[in-house]
Amino acid sequence: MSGTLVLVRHGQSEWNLKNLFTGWRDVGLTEQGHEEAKTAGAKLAARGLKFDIAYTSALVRAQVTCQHILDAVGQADLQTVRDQALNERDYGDLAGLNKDDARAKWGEEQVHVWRRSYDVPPPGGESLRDTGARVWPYYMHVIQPHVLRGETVLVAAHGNSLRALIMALDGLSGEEVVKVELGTGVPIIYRLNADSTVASKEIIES
Ligand SMILES: O=C(O)[C@@H](CO)OP(=O)(O)O
Repeated sequence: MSGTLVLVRHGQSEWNLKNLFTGWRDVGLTEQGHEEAKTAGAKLAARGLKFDIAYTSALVRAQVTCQHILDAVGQADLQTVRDQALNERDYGDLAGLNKDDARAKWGEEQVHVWRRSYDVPPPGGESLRDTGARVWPYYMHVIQPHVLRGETVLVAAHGNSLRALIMALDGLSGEEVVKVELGTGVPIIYRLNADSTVASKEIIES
C-alpha cells in the first residue's frame, strides 16, 4: 500500500446557486458552500486524516474550500500549491449564461452535449478531454509522486477537473466518466498501491 489521495469538489458557489455556467469565472462560495466545505473538513478530521501537502486551483471557490478543510483538520498553515492546471473546465462563450436560458436558445440536447459529452467543446471552451489533457500531466508529474511516497494529499478542485482525474484513476471511458456526478463538498478518499493503481475508493456522503 502506498499513500492517500483525497479529492473534494468545492462547496456550492454563487453561480451554482444562480444556475449559471461558471468555468474559469472566479466566483465565491455561498453561505451553504462555506458550510459544505467546513463539513467536508469535519468529516475528514473525524477520520483522523492529516495531510502532507494540499493542491488547489487558481480559482477562489476551490482555494477557500481547501482552506476550510485544512482549518478543520488543524493544519491551517499546511503547504498549499495553487495551479490553474486544476481549474474548472473552461466554458468559453457559455460562461456567465444561465443554463435554462441556454437550453431555451440552443435546445436541451445541444446544451447537454456541451455539458456532458467527452470530446465536444462548448463554443470557445474546453471539452472534458481538453481539460484532462492539462489535469493528467499535472497529476502524474506533480501530485502522484507525493502519494507514491506514502503521503496523504488533498486536492480541492472542480466538478470537471476532478472528473478528468477520476476517469484516469478509475479507468473509465469517456462515455462512462460524463455520467459521474460529483457533489459539492463531498470528499472522495483514494488509497493507492505502490504501482499507482487504486487499492480502495470511498465516497464520504453526508
Ligand atoms: O458551470 C460550471 O462550470 C460547471 C460546474 O458547476 O457546470 P456543469 O455541471 O455544466 O459542468
